[in-house]
Amino acid sequence: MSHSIQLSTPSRTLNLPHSPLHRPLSSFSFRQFPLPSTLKYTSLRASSSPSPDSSSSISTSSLLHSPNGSPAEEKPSSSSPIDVDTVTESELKENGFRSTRRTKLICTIGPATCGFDQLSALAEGGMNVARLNMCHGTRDWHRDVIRSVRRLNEEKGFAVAIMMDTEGSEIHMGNLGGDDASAKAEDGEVWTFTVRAFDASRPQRTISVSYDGFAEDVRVGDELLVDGGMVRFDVIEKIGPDVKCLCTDPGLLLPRANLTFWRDGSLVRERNAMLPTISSKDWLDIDFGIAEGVDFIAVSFVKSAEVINHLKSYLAAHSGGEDIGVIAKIESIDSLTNLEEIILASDGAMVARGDLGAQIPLEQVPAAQQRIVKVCRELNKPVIVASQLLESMIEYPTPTRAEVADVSEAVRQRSDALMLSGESAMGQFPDKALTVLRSVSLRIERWWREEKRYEGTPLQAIGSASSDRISEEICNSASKMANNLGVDAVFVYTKNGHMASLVSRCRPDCPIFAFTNTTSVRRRLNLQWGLIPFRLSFSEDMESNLNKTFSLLKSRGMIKSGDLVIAVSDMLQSIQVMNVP
Ligand SMILES: Nc1ncnc2c1ncn2[C@@H]1O[C@H](COP(=O)(O)OP(=O)(O)OP(=O)(O)O)[C@@H](O)[C@H]1O
Ligand SMILES: CC(=O)C(=O)O
Ligand SMILES: [K+]
Ligand SMILES: [Mg+2]
Repeated sequence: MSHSIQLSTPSRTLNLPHSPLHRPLSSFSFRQFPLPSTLKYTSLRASSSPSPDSSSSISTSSLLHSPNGSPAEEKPSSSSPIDVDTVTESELKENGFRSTRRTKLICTIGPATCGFDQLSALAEGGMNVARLNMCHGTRDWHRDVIRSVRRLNEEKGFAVAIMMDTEGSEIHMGNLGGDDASAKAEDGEVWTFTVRAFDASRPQRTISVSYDGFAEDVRVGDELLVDGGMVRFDVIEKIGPDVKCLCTDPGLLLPRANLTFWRDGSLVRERNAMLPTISSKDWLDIDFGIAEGVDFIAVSFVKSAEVINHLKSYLAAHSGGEDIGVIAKIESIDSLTNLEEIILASDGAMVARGDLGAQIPLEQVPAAQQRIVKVCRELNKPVIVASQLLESMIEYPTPTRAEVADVSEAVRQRSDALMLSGESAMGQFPDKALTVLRSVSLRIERWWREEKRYEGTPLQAIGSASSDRISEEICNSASKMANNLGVDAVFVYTKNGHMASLVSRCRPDCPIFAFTNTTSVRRRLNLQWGLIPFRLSFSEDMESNLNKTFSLLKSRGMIKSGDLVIAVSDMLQSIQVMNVP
């Protein structure tokens, strides 16, 4: 197996941006090179109308980016034999199975990354999921981003999923007005927080607040925290709708930043605690998300399982059979109290450390993160670690050592995904921040392998029906065998994705090739640890599925004769171990 990071083409040799093994941790190299056009999306075509399952008649085609080729021909349609993106394909070809990244990467899209070329650069840099924060931007703006990501997937074979993140009804600042992207509050300054809206320009040192009851709920002497303490104020005077506050900890005020107030060292929860988790604006955004076919909806400030169940039944009734995953954002005291029931009801969870750190003392956030990751693992739900992973990279091209250590810890905990927020939405170095996440993930994952620290934790049984229990045991055993035998990959054939998630849950020491027949399941699998999702039409006959897959992947150079593979499927409850013929 070669670990070379050079990709040679007849015309030139270039460094791929996905050079997992050869980038020393101490010197991040950020130069990104585009793939040569001749390597962009390649697809396999049947040479003569083959039967869907015939693997013998499949031949490799060539390259789809002929100078004046017809665009319709170039798109991997659902009728193409297999969908996989160019990045995965080159990684497997050039670096072998072991080097593929297991930890998934999410980028929040904002003004810095909303263009098609910028999104394309993120996808080539390893973005698995694009997050849209409905706190910001118009629906038209979000629609454009969603459509660009869809086009990217169609044109380049990516499976970038879309996650829509609801605004929720917590208290936050309004827009800053005018062209102000941010405002600086200095120590000792007096600022006015007001429930009044201002039409044109914002009066100096004045900030609007989203919650009408703000001026009544807050008291003189309370402490007001912006973004969980990034900026702090003391409430010194109340005048009708205006609340005068003295800045005690200076910092940057960003549009729509979250606000909390504290009294005698505790978070104040007055009437704002009664606000609904999903506001009426959120419901409209959810309808918009359904119409645009988003893959996940992340619910902000979840307090109990009830709201998740409610949303899930709403989606079942309104999304016309499209399965939309519901992600519970753990960012409040209540969500920690009801953690197990919330996660059980959801399709995944996010450790939303930004707001969480505003609700519990900062020093408790790491323990909360560890607990959330563990509970998700046990209950087989994907978990995302979010916020401030590389905060300094909003302004600077390199991360701090502490940030690299924080990212490493999240990878070491084997969380499914890491998320960028401001770094990719409005930072100056979105691609570099993504490169750091990628390099650090790869380096830590490799360290795990070199130390042979396979996941040893026994996993509790989750299913109750006997067929579910059998599937779990098959996946547990297949993963254990994969580690003990040092196989090159686990192949899982899965219609709804469940079997693939059970293999991912075991965190085996090899990549998991997840074959599924629909593009929407393929996108959803892209959030889960270690899964390399392919779309492939397969049948109930495992023998023919395997032959077909071997022949398709071999002809693309993604596997080779002799590779040792373990295969499981949700159609046939068995484990097969074989060398690629
Ligand atoms: N669609 C967007 N349009 C403009 N700015 C954006 C957009 N998305 C994110 N941003 C900017 O990026 C910053 C950080 O991103 P984001 O809002 O996702 O973080 P967050 O405040 O932690 O999320 P949440 O509001 O869910 O707690 C925001 O303060 C905002 O300035
Ligand atoms: C991501 C998010 O919502 C937070 O960290 O608060
Ligand atoms: K949000
Ligand atoms: Mg939040």
